[in-house]
Amino acid sequence: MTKRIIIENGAFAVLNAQSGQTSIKGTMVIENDRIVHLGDSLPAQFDTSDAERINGKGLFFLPGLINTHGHAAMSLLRGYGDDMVLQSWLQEKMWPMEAKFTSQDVYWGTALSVVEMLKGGTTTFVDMYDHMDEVAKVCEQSGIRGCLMRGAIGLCPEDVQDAKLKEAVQFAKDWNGKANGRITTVLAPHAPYTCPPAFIEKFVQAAHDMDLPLHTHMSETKAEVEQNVKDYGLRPVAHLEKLGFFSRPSFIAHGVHLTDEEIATLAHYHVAVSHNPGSNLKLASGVARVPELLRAGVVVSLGTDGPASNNNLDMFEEMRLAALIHKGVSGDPTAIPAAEALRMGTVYGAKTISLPDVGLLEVGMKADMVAVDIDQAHFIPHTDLVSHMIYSASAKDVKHVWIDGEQVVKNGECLTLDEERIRHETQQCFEQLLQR
Ligand SMILES: N[C@@H](CCSC[C@H]1O[C@@H](n2cnc3c(=O)[nH]cnc32)[C@H](O)[C@@H]1O)C(=O)O
Ligand SMILES: [Zn+2]
Repeated sequence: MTKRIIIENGAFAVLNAQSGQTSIKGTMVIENDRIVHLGDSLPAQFDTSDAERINGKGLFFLPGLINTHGHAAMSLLRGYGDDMVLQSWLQEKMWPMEAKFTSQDVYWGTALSVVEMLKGGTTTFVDMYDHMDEVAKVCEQSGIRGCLMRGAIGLCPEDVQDAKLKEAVQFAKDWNGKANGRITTVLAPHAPYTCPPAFIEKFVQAAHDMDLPLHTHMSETKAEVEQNVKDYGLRPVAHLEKLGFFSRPSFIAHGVHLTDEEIATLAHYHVAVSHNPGSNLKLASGVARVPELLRAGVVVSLGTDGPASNNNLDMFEEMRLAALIHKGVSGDPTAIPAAEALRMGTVYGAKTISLPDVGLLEVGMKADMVAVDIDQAHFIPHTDLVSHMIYSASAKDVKHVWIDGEQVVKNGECLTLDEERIRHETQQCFEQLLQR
């Protein structure tokens, strides 16, 4: 039987319109997991008798937000090491604690993050971590869409490296296409500074063999770039190019320190960049050259990075930061306009992780959608609603969320996960970690 949802009197974000118009008022029809109509009125062809009817008055509908880089289970370490530079933050604070994480820790930490993301309008997230079977289970249970990978740090003996690669390959095989197609998998050596070249090459080979994309952290800090030159005689982009990394569909996190030539190389290989403005500011890594990347034709999307370097998973905040900091740095108020920031948080995210049918509210697309409550003081008057989403909104304004046409958040409550239990369990996990 066809499950039908009809939303009337709503305002909908349209991010691809030739006219430049960014929102329309009208009616949307969803059948099962897809959008089948978006227009002024309800055409007679749709049987309304058994449809769920939603009054869209006071709501603004956006494509679900897509978080293209993170480590969800790091919510367990939120606030555990702040105000530090990347290398000491990782080596002194994060890695010693992460080494003690059990599968249970990763399960509860990820669930906590997924509750936060869903309630904040994120319908798809990218996750690079270990104990990834637990992350996949959270995707199955919560209804979220996940692009998942077992990240691997190669600062260890070769047999341990090989075991990590094997685990990454096994995970990617086991879970690709699972959770009704909501899970896709990727291979991910953690970064050029944590993975010896031969280890990265093994990942590249495996990605070829399995026809999978690649993801990694790249050019996040100036120190990383300088160290790469010292160690390998090349900056990270040329280094990864030489190792064949860009011969696969790939996307990198950060890309803060890039030359014009490196930007051209990324454009040439269609390498997408996950821009993480909140994390980059907090770790004082620098400001990525996003306007230049976009001008060069690089797909730039947005990520929060892990909740220990942000310290929340609010994609509205990332969109706002992206829209603001590049104006500040360039002295050009047109650098990243509101609609472009919203595209970075939605359709460019879908392009980054090669999901052709999410990221836009259009007929034929998956019904991954967020309804924002616009009857609030900070959204009045209803002038330009897309502008309001970037400059005035936050995660707390999200009222309803659907993924694949299934409602996962209703009136601000997550329907699929038990938030109260998850908050309790995660607090327990953290306290036990301190004692192990
Ligand atoms: N524990 C695994 C690697 C997991 S990948 C995820 C890793 O990325 C780390 N991480 C989180 N945020 C950042 C960042 O901004 N830059 C670099 N690494 C990060 C995080 O601490 C975690 O260790 C192993 O030993 O092979
Ligand atoms: Zn990261």
